[in-house]
Amino acid sequence: MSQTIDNNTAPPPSAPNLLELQAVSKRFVKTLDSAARIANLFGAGMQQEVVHAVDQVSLGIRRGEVVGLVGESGCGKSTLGRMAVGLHSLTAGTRLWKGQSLEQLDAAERRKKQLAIQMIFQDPYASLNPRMRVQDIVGEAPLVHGLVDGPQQREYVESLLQRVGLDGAMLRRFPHQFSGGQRARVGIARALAVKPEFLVCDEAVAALDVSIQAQVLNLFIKLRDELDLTYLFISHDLGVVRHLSDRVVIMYLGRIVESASADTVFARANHPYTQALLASAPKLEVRRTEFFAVKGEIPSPLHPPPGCHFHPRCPHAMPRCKVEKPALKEVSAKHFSACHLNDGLA
Ligand SMILES: Nc1ncnc2c1ncn2[C@@H]1O[C@H](COP(=O)(O)OP(=O)(O)OP(=O)(O)O)[C@@H](O)[C@H]1O
Repeated sequence: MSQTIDNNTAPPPSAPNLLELQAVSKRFVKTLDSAARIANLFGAGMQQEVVHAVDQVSLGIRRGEVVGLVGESGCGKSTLGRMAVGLHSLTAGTRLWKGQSLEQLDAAERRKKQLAIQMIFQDPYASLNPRMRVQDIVGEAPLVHGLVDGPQQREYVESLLQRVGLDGAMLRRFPHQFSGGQRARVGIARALAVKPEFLVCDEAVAALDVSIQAQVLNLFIKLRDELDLTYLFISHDLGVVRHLSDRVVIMYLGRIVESASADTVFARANHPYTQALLASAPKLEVRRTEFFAVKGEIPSPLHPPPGCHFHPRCPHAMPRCKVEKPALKEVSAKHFSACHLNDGLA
């Protein structure tokens, strides 16, 4: 990261949760086609496979907080983000918005509340309709939801474009007439158009050049301060998460394995998986020598290993790790880790 990211305004620990996921799980059921059934010798007769994408995850995010969610590809980050905004239903668990269960509301009421929770996607080019002008891309949802009326739309979109650092006059342009960084800003303006309080940013800067990433990350922080926003920031890039997040949550194969302030995670990672992730990120100037690289492949979420999901790759694995799921325990103030090695701690 060539420029600094300025994030000095974490909310106090006493701030209430804006969004809370309580023991949420997501399983996808895949129906096998006939070729897959024939290929699946051990599952003869089996018609379906179940992907355990998210497994009993509990996560509360306070108003004004920036939570970075990190983990290898396929560990369930996007699925969790989509569950947070309501794009995926929950297989189990509860989602509380300002203390109220969203799943208990009727569909219309839930949709209304969910407007406050918006998602920003990785590839703005893919998520922006190439045939629509920016005025409509950004201005459609607020019109549909009655936040502006027709005559106000143009002025509203202009003000949003200016807020995200674009020239208001660009509203007649199509997506292909923008650079990658500008398109990312259009995607942000579209999310802001319905006046959200909470943004889930899914690899929101991953498609950008490194030189542009810092500018867009600084924009996220500026918007948080100006608009009192709260973020769940999903990224595989520990460098991005380190600079932006108040708290970092590490996921492995559908479960949270560690959660602490960004400084704590980077200075005193507890979980062997987090230590391995940090060691495998050479850009981070981590000087510790006891870290090791993440060995082996992440197991398939179709057949997650029993006990601690990380045990087949963990150099510290003990017999109980193969059978007993470790609980997420507080290992020091506000620092949680799910590892049996901590059981001896007072
Ligand atoms: N709609 C779906 N149907 C079936 N399986 C799915 C679906 N969405 C995700 N999965 C599976 O769930 C698991 C978790 O996927 P997810 O995209 O949440 O991971 P991720 O950590 O965000 O990975 P990446 O960084 O590669 O996007 C993966 O095995 C994925 O194949």
